[in-house]
Parts: sequence; C-alpha cells; structure tokens
Amino acid sequence: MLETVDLCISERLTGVTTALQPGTITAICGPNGAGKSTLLSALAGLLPADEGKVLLDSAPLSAMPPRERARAIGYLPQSGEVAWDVSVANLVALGRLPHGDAGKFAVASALAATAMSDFAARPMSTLSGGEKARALLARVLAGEPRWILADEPLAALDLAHQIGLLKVLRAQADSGVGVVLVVHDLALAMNYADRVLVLDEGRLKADSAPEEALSLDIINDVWGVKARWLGEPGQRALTTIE
Ligand SMILES: Nc1ncnc2c1ncn2[C@@H]1O[C@H](COP(=O)(O)OP(=O)(O)OP(=O)(O)O)[C@@H](O)[C@H]1O
Repeated sequence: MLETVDLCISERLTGVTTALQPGTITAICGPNGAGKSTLLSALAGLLPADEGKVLLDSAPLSAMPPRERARAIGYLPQSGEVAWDVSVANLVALGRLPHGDAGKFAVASALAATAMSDFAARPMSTLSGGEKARALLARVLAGEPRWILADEPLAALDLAHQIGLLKVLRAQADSGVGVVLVVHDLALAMNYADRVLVLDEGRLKADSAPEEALSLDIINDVWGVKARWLGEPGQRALTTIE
C-alpha cells in the first residue's frame, strides 16, 4: 500500500491523507494548480514532506535506499523531455538501471505494450509528441515496478493509443501493480479508474469510487462548472450545461 499521512508540502499540499491500493487504477483529478503533480512526486519519493509522511507498505519512503525505491516505483513526469538524444531502444533499456541488468524480455515487452517496437531504432528527437510519450511510458514499464505513477500520460495521445495504453495499464493493475495517474479528462477518470482523488487548492476534496468522487456537485464545487454525465457507467461522457 502507498499512503500519505497528513502530508503538507509548502503551500502546495495541505493535510493530505490517503491510502492507495495495489492492483487498482487511481486517478488524481483537479483544476490547474490544485497540487496533482506535487502529490504524484511526493508519492514517488521525489519531494520531501514539510509535515506528515509518505509510506510504502508501512515504511517511510524517505528512508528507503534510492535504488530500491526506483525498483518499486516507476515515475513518469509531466514534461516528458529527454535530456540527450538516444534511440528508443536505449531509452527504454534505461528503465532497467535500478535492476542493473539488460532485462531484454522486459524491454521487448514494454516496447510491444506501447506499440513502439517498430520505433526501437529511431532517435528520440525524431518522434512525434505522442510517440515520445509512449516511449517514455515504455521506459517505466521496462523497470517492472510495483507502482506506476504517471503524470498525464494520455494527454498527447490520439484516441486509439489512449485506449491501447489504458488497456496496458489495466493489465498491469490486474497483475497486482498499483497504477496512479494524473488525469485532466474527467470522463477518462470516470470510466477507467477504480478510484478517484479530487484535489482542490492543495486539499483532498474527494477520495472514493469515480461515480461518487466525480459527482456533479463536486464538479460544480471544485471546477466551478455545471455539468451533466451522459451514458451508462463505464461509458460516461461529460457535457457542460452552460
Ligand atoms: N517548485 C515550485 N515552487 C513553488 N511553487 C510551485 C512549485 N511547483 C509547483 N508550484 C505551485 O504549486 C501549486 C501546485 O502545482 P502542481 O504542479 O502540483 O499543480 P497541478 O494540479 O499538477 O497543476 P496542472 O494541472 O496545471 O498541471 C501551483 O500553484 C504551482 O504554481
């Protein structure tokens, strides 16, 4: 279990307490600046807490050796920039660094899962935004982490690749991996997540099943938008009223 207890980080997060379950997909939603990326970085052990703590399986994440933490938690940041130009295959192979092995099977599986096998030899600099995003996710998958924390991994993807990657992430969750995604698209969160955390101005406004966390009252309260859900559970679409 990956938990935060009364987590405070400067002005950005205030008293966030939540316990995330392995084997499920959790979506973190909220308006711009609500603290979603801050929470995700803290869950990855990359931002120190001012107050409170982050626990992985009841042990403080801050006390875990970095290599062990990197094996347990795969983190995909929002910006997705690659500092130097490498081939897709070499970038994805970097996902094995915490293990200190080539992990050829894991690298090949990650490339296949993200539909990037045909791009393996291509320099990262030549990829489109969506292809880059898929290669970066492949790098995380190659590390075979117990937790995947990804900041808007679907934002640059076309519809087919969004659905494809959501299937990959669901398969990961079904195999016991804890998947945590920052998602702006509330319909995606509603239809694909098992649970939704709603952040507003650094505070947790909701933490429950999607239908409850993304109720029309909460959407109105947090986003200031009057909206209506259409369709059946699992196939919801959101429409605004004014
Ligand atoms: N390094 C930093 N120093 C100071 N303030 C920061 C820093 N990084 C983020 N913030 C501020 O903290 C708040 C939360 O930022 P965060 O990136 O977590 O929001 P977010 O919910 O992910 O937003 P978005 O949807 O726009 O990506 C914002 O007001 C942001 O300006």
